[in-house]
Amino acid sequence: MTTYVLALDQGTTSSRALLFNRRAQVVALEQMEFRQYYPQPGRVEHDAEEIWNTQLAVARACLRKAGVSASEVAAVGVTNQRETTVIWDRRTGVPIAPAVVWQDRRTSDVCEALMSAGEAPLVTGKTGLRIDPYFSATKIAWLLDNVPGARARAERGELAFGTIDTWLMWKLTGGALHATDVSNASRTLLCDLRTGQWDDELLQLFNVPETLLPEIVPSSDVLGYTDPELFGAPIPIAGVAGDQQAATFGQACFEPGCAKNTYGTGGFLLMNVGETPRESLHRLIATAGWRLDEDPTQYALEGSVFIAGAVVQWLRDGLQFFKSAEEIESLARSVPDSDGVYLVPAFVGLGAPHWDSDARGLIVGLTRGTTRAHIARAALDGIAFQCAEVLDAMQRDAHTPLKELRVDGGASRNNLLMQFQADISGVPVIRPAITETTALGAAFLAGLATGVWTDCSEIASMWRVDRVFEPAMSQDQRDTLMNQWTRAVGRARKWNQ
Ligand SMILES: Nc1ncnc2c1ncn2[C@@H]1O[C@H](COP(=O)(O)OP(=O)(O)O)[C@@H](O)[C@H]1O
Ligand SMILES: O=P(O)(O)OC[C@H](O)CO
Repeated sequence: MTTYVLALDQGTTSSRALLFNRRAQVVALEQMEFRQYYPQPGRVEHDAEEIWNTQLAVARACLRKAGVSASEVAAVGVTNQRETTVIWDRRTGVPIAPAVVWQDRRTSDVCEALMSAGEAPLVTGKTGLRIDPYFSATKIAWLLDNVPGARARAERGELAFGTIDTWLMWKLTGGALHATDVSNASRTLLCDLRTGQWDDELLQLFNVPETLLPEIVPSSDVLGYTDPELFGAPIPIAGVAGDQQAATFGQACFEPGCAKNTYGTGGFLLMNVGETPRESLHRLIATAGWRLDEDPTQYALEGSVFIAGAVVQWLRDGLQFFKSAEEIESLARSVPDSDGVYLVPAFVGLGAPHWDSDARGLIVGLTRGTTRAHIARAALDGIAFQCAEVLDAMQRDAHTPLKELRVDGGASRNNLLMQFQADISGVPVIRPAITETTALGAAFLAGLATGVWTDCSEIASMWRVDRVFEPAMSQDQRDTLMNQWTRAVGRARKWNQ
């Protein structure tokens, strides 16, 4: 009997399910977009029930499409948009409020106050992160303080907190499992990066009761079983990791120095740094990568860019420039360059390396001759410029130039963008045959724990190149363009103050 692994990839804009065979080939893929809520400027919410319903629907559809029954599935791997915060009632399983999404800036003021109070060294020292609304801790406290009665219910142990991995595993097991893995826990601001445990001092600082918290578990291990009602038979849940860490795993970045960049809603560059966390000296963050069962945790340095593919979505849905995201490539190619137009997509502030919650988006350099094509081209360039800034910081932290950058995610299918990324950062960009590396990483984690694959070297041997984009731009031109980009970013900064 053939054995399959089912990956559930719960992203910011869509829920996906992918079924892989033993050769790590995609047998079936199902995807559903779900609603984004923008109730006020700077706020982004999801309906956690809709997340679960779409995730379950695509998982079932995926098995149906492949004609595979639950008993043929060796394991389920879960991977998720990180930091997004859900709080629910432990008894009914009903969320107390909409999920506060990672992009949401509602806790900027709280973060500013903690920074002014001089808490940054303590927090960064323990967590490897920065005090920023991006991470979960201030979102949890906001929900407890703004949903009537929530804090008292939390103190009484009636409520549960989870990032999306935790929420999905709770639902998949019919409420039997309240757990999160080290990679997701390391994004909350509540977890000590070195011990991989919740930290009392941080819980106190962010005013989060311990009763809310899930157990921290390895990323690859049999953690529980799906409710038999869901798929017709129980399936072991054996892999779980935040989507960017899962993508790093799926890209087989097992050696220190190996890096990947994922172009999804945001852009996330992670570099494996081995078994000891490395503090960034250039405004990146330190994060847990994964932990395989009893093995030591692997760590990474990360540069998080908040808006990447989302700017393409904005041109598509907001400005109605085109009907599908792919069309941006031909529109942008219809002009030789952006003709001096720069688009800084700071729609929700700027992440690494600027960390400016008050930055807002801008388009600058417009002239009477500017066309939609120039703006489309500037949007793609803007994605690459942001990633180049992060790549530069990463190389400084690593004290060595990167040999190559492995890429994946929806927007990595855009050849124009990938070539410009190689040109502007001076590093070869390598796109693998499977760009669904997030789901693949979750499948690998789950398959390793259940004997589908033996070890990381077997996984590394299955990684295949689709296309290499070699840098083809002079250093002079690179410097000129980066300088102009830096000027444009300067104008977008602190706009909301
Ligand atoms: N050919 C393309 N060129 C540029 N952007 C694209 C292209 N195809 C998809 N995208 C963008 O990629 C994103 C979707 O990628 P995906 O990896 O599915 O994201 P997520 O996991 O964040 O939901 C969307 O923001 C979309 O606009
Ligand atoms: O859903 P994605 O792919 O945009 O990833 C979101 C990140 O996990 C946020 O930290």
